[in-house]
Amino acid sequence: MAEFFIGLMSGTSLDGVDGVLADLSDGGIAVQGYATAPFPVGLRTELMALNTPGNNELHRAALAGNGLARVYAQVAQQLLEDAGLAPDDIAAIGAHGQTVRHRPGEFDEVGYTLQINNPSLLAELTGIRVVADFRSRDLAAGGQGAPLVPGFHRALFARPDEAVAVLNIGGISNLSLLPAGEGTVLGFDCGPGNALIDHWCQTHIGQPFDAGGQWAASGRVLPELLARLLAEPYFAKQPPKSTGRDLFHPNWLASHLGTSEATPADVQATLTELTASTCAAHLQRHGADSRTLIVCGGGALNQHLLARLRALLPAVEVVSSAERGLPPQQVEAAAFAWLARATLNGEAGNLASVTGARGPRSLGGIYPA
Ligand SMILES: Nc1ncnc2c1ncn2[C@@H]1O[C@H](COP(=O)(O)OP(=O)(O)OP(=O)(O)O)[C@@H](O)[C@H]1O
Ligand SMILES: CC(=O)N[C@H]1[C@@H]2OC[C@@H](O2)[C@@H](O)[C@@H]1O[C@H](C)C(=O)O
Repeated sequence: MAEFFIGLMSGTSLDGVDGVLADLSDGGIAVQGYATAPFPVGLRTELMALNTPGNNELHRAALAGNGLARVYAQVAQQLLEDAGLAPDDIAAIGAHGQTVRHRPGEFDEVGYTLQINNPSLLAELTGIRVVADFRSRDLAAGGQGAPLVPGFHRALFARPDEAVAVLNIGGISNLSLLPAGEGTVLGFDCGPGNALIDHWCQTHIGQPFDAGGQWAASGRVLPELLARLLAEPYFAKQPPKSTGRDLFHPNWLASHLGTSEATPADVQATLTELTASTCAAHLQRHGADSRTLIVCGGGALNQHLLARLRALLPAVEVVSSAERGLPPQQVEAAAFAWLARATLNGEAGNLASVTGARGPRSLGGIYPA
C-alpha cells in the first residue's frame, strides 16, 4: 500500500518553495508529483532581510513564519489537487523552513540554527501532520545540523560497485560522498553555490539568476579576484563543516572586490568559477575515488557551471540528477519527505559521519494534523 509524504523545501537561494509528493512505502522513493511557488515579493524581501541583524526581529520573524506557512500550504494543496488525493491520504509533510541564521558550535558550543517556519499553522491550513525543525537536534548532539541530505542521497543514488558523489548547488553548495557498498558516507558544504551569482545578477542586470550561465560565459575569469576569494579559510577547513549566508553574503564579496577595472560580466565569470572550483577541489580532496558526480539543485540548470565542473574534473563523469531518475529541483524537497518518514518511524535522519554529531538522532518535532 502507498505511503504518501510531502516534502517542502525553501533553501538558501530564497527563490521560493519546491514541493514533492512521494510514495515512500517499503523504503522505496517514488516521486509522484512536483509543485513550486515563488515567494510573494514582500515575503522574499523580509526573509532576505532577516538573514542579517535588524530592528524588531522577533516580531518580524514570527510574521514571516506565518507568511512562509501560507506559501507551503499552497504548494501542498497543489500537490494534493494534481494527484487527486485528500489530506488524510498523506502520512506527513516534512517542512524545512527558511534558514535565516546558521551558527553551529558558536557562542556556547552548541550554537544555533534557525529555520523560520510556523508548522502549527501549516498543519492547521492543510489538515496534515507536519514534521519540522530538522536541524536543531543534531546541533544539540554536537553536530553541524547540516548537510542532512547525504542519507537521502545514499538511499537514492548509491551504487554497490562504485563510489558516487552528489553535488547539490543551491544558494550554498554541498557534496555527498557515497562509497561503494557499506562504507562511511561523508558530506559537507563546499561554500557558495548560487547565492553570490544571483546577487551579482540582480544588482547588475536586474535578473534573479544567470539563466544557463550565459552572462558568466560572456566574461573572463579574473585570476587575482579569484585568488582573493579562494583565500577564505572556510574552503580549506576540514569537515565536518557547514556554512550559509552568514558568511557568504554580499558584504563578504564586496570586501574582496577592490577597485579594479573589472567589468560586471568578468566578476560574474569569476563568481561562477569560484563555485565550480571550490566544488571540484572538495571532490578531489575528499572523494577522489568517485568517477561519477551527480549534480542537483537549481545550479544543475546552469550549463556554463556544469561545463566548468567538467573542465576541472576531466576524469569524472558529471551528470544531472535528471539522468539518474530525479530532476534537480526535486531532490531536496524529496529529501525532506524522506526525513519526515524517518522521524515518524523513530529512525535517525542525520549521519554522524557527516554532521559530527555524537550519534544518530531522530530529527525534528511532530505537529499533529
Ligand atoms: N535555468 C537556470 N540557469 C541557471 N541557474 C538556475 C536556473 N534555474 C535555477 N537556477 C539557480 O538555482 C537556484 C535555485 O536552486 P535551488 O532551488 O536548488 O536552491 P535552494 O533550494 O534555495 O538552495 P539550498 O540547496 O541552498 O537550500 C536559483 O537561485 C538560481 O541561481
Ligand atoms: C543550514 C541550512 O539550511 N543549510 C542548507 C544550505 O543549503 C545547502 C547547504 O546549505 C546544506 O548544508 C543545507 O541544505 C541541505 C538541504 C542539507 O541539509 O543537506
